[in-house]
Amino acid sequence: MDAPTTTSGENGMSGGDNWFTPRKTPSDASPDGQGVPDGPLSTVPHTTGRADTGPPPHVPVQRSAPAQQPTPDTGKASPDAILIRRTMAEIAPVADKVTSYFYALLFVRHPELRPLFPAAMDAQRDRLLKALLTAAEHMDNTTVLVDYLQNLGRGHRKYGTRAEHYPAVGECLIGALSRYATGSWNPETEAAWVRAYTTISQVMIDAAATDELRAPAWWHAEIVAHDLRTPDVAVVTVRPDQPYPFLAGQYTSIETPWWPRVWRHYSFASAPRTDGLLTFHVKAVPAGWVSNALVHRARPGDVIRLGPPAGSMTVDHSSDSGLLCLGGGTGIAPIKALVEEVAERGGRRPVEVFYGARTDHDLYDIDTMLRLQQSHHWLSVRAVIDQRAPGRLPDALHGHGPWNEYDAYLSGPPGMIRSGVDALRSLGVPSSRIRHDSVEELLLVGD
Ligand SMILES: NC(=O)C1=CN([C@@H]2O[C@H](COP(=O)(O)OP(=O)(O)OC[C@H]3O[C@@H](n4cnc5c(N)ncnc54)[C@H](O)[C@@H]3O)[C@@H](O)[C@H]2O)C=CC1
Repeated sequence: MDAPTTTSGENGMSGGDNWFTPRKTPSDASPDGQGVPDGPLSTVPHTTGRADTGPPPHVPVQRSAPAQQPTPDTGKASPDAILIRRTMAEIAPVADKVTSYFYALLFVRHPELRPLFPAAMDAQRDRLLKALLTAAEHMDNTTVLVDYLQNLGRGHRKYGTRAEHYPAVGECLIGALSRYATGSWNPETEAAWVRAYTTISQVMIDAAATDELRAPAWWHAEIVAHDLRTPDVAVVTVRPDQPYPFLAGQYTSIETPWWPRVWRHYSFASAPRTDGLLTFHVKAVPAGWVSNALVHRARPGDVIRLGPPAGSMTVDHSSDSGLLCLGGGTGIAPIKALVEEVAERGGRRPVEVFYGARTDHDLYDIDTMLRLQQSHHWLSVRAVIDQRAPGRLPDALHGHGPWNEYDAYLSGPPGMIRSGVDALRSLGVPSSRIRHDSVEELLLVGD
């Protein structure tokens, strides 16, 4: 059955109630219940998804409206993808207005959803919308999109998002798009968006339902140590209230008691420990609510909340290749976790770490890294200081190597990731060997 086509209107009321009726149980599309619904969901975003998309998604969906399949083998976009991209191109110059209108619609029409979002929406108001639009735009890239959306669906459990919220979001998404994409909006375009949203929301709903059977929506964690390493960087250690399984290289989301419903991502700075403690490196950034609270206000005894672990910047243990790791600033946190994991596995692979910072003083974790180097013959740690080096961190790679047989891991500011990827590619490292969290997500986190 085709998804219903709704009428667009100046009032943004496109779409009637219940145009999607979400299923509340995991899909039977795959044995573990995490399968993709019928249809091509493709996946989009890069390697790891740092998707702290804030609020709750509410989109409904029904399995009965599969998105169109991409044209096989030709690499060409599917008809739905072409229509969706046309909408995206039209709204790009007025993205702020679309965002404001979307949330206005959502909160006016569905005031019961307002408490799921932070009191002040400034910092993250467009995260949900952005995630949905990103997913829709990449509908033809199924593998990546599914991972991204499953992660998103699991991550939204901590906001209190439920399956029945999804139709409201879908309805307001269509309402906002139809209002601002007037040049390209027509029944076919709307039908394409409905199909895309239906698929997107069903994957999220299924992932959340499956996750509910095996993990809490969030963890409470007590701060047990707070070490101010520089005036604005703290190393914070917490004890979760129940076991917290994760992999070195992953990250989680953190909410402090001072900013309810405002979550920010931080990487685990250690491999999993037998005592169950977790450590994070937090830099207080200007206007960063969560980061300033964690650095300047939090003390041992305070209790924070943690979302589920996420991210795929993990070590591939099926390979014996060396690891080339670039950590910029607090981006050294997951690199340290990766080094610890290699050590626990017996350390039979060379690991080369380049640790970049603006000044000597900003190398707040160099002592730890050098201690690790002393203990492990396979580990080499090089500090790269902006003041001394002619270039920035990625430029330091040129004087060493060759790197084409290494798996590369990059963690740090988005600009470093971008130029690091470029440098690695120019040195012959294939893209398939380069891992980092999504640059797009990095732009949304850490404050
Ligand atoms: N705290 C955590 O758990 C994690 C943080 N991050 C991200 O790492 C970043 C850390 O911020 P800061 O400590 O302030 O780092 P920063 O801005 O001081 O940069 C650290 C180093 O990265 C290099 N770098 C920076 N921009 C570059 C560019 N455009 N091109 C090439 N190299 C560049 C330079 O060597 C610089 O010294 C934040 O963006 C944060 O979101 C990433 C992963 C984990």
